[in-house]
Amino acid sequence: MLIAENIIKSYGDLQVLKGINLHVKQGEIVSIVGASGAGKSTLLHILGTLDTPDGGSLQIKGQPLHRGMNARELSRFRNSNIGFIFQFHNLLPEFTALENAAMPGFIADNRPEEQVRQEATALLQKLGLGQRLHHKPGQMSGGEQQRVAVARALINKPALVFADEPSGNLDSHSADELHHLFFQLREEMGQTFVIVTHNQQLADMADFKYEIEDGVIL
Ligand SMILES: Nc1ncnc2c1ncn2[C@@H]1O[C@H](COP(=O)(O)OP(=O)(O)OP(=O)(O)O)[C@@H](O)[C@H]1O
Repeated sequence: MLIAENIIKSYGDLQVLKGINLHVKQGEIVSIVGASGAGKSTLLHILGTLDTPDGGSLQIKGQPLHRGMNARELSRFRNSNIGFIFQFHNLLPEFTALENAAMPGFIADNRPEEQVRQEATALLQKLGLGQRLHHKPGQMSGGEQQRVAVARALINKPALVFADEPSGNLDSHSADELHHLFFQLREEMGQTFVIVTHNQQLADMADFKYEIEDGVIL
């Protein structure tokens, strides 16, 4: 599903990633841990094609990425194959839960809007938000907002979901619920998850836990 080899990245004189190798198979849930500043978010952004490495290679679903693909092709690939969940969910405040969750489906523009709306409704119901479809983010709790962000990440049925501190902003009960949700979604929809987290419990629940230290995976 994902093969990253010898990924290198520097910011000025600071060499953050010094040759990262990572293989993730379809349906795996993988966690990435490491000290603050170790380069976890940098790596996740490169794996998610949001940022480019200085060196190394990345393949997702057999497709070599970064080299030889222009920004438009890359963004099309990303939109149909990859979902993102961030610590700060970045929901659009003036749109409802349903509209926020449906947005990447509207952007993909590969099926009728009404179908996207129905898919978003079904996903939000699955995530326990059937009574919150028409609420705006400001009218929902942090845990509810994060579940809307999960629905938004899944609306285009991406094979691969990247999560950066997905529960970093949640109380422990909502965090537990979210973590179990990832495993439930993997069972039901077969998604692959790569999760950066400081949450030890989540890191340990993963099929594989990788630790970044001094720019490499231990
Ligand atoms: N755009 C940038 N320009 C310059 N330096 C950067 C940039 N982004 C990250 N860095 C630096 O690269 C290093 C790795 O940052 P990164 O955000 O990947 O760490 P992290 O492991 O995710 O940390 P945390 O757990 O605190 O989120 C840090 O020293 C950071 O200051």
